[in-house]
Amino acid sequence: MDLNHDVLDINEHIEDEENQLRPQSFDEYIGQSHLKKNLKVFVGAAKLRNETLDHVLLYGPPGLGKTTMSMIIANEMGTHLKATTGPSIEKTGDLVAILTSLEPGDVLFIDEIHRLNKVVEEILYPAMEDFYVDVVIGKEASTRSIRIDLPPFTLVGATTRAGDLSAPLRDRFGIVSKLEYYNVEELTSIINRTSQVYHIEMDDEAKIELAKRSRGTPRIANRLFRRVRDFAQYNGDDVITKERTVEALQSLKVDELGLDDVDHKYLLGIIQRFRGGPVGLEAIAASIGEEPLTLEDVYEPYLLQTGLIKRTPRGRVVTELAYQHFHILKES
Ligand SMILES: Nc1ncnc2c1ncn2[C@@H]1O[C@H](COP(=O)(O)OP(=O)(O)OP(=O)(O)O)[C@@H](O)[C@H]1O
Repeated sequence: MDLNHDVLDINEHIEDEENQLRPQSFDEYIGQSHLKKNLKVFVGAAKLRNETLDHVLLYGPPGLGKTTMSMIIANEMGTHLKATTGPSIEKTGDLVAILTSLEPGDVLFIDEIHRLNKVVEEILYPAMEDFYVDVVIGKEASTRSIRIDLPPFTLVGATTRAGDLSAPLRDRFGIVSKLEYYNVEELTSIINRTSQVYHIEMDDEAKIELAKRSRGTPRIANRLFRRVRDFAQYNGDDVITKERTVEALQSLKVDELGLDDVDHKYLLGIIQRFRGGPVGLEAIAASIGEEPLTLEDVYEPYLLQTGLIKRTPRGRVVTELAYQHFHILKES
C-alpha cells in the first residue's frame, strides 16, 4: 500500500469537504456584517476605477472565515487567488518565485503572516508599496542587485496574532479588519447551509443546539455537524433530532457552552490548583500539559469572550461564571 498516497488522498478529501462548504460571494457569506459591508464598498470602488484592491489584513481567532473571505475577495474582484502560508516561505527566493508568478490583479493570500521570517518579510515591503522586488545575484565580490517589476496585486494577510506583526508590515495594509465570533443565530444559518450542501435534514432545534455548542466558530460548527451526522446515520435516522445532537456532542465531550476537554482541564486546573488565579499562562500550560501558544491562540479567546476567565496584570483569573458552570463553590 502506498501510505503517502493514501494520506494525500485523505487530506484532499478533507479539503474537498471544506471547499464544498465555502461560500463563494459576499452575499453567501454569513455574518461579519461590518467587515462585509466595508469590503463590498472597497471592492466595488476598486473595480469602478479599474484598479487592484488595496492590501487587506484579516485577524482574529482560527476558523472564523479568513481563508474563505480571501477567496471571496478574489471572486468578487474577478481575479485569481494564490494561497500560501507564512511558515512555508522559508527563503527570499521562495517569495520572489511566488510574486513573479502573479498575474495582474491577482490576490495573494498569506495565512499565518505573522510567522514570516524577517528577511522574507523585508522583500514584501517594496512589493506591497511599489510592486517591485530587489534580488541579489552573484557571489561575494561580484554580487549585484537587480530590480524585478511585479504586476499590481492585492496581498491578503491572515493572522491570529495581529500584535505579533511588525509595524512596517502592518502599516502597509490599507484595510485592516478583525473577524468576530459568530452569534447563535448566524451559526444556525451556517449549519442550515451545511445541512443543505450535504443533503442531510436536521431539525431546527438541533441546529440551534449545535450552534450554541460551536464556540462561535464556523469551522467548529461544520466539524461537529459531520460528527453528529455520523451518529445519526449510524443509528439509521432520517432526520437529525435535538436528542441525537445532544447525545453525539456528549460522546464527543462537548458541553452546553461548547467547551471541550482542554477547556475543562484549563478552567478546573486554575480552580483546583491555583485557587482560581491569578496565575501565569506558562504555569497553567505546564500544569495541564498543553502548549502555552495553543492555549493563548485557540482556547483563551473564547473563554475571555464568554466571560469565563479574565486577564489581569498578575495573570489569568477564572470568574464566578466558571465556578457556576462547574457547580463549584468558590473558597473565600
Ligand atoms: N461566514 C461564513 N459563512 C459560511 N461558512 C463559513 C463562514 N466562515 C467560514 N465558513 C466555513 O468555515 C470553515 C472554516 O473557514 P476558514 O477556513 O475560512 O477559516 P479561517 O479563519 O481561514 O481559519 P484559519 O485562519 O484557521 O485557516 C470553512 O469550511 C467555511 O466554509
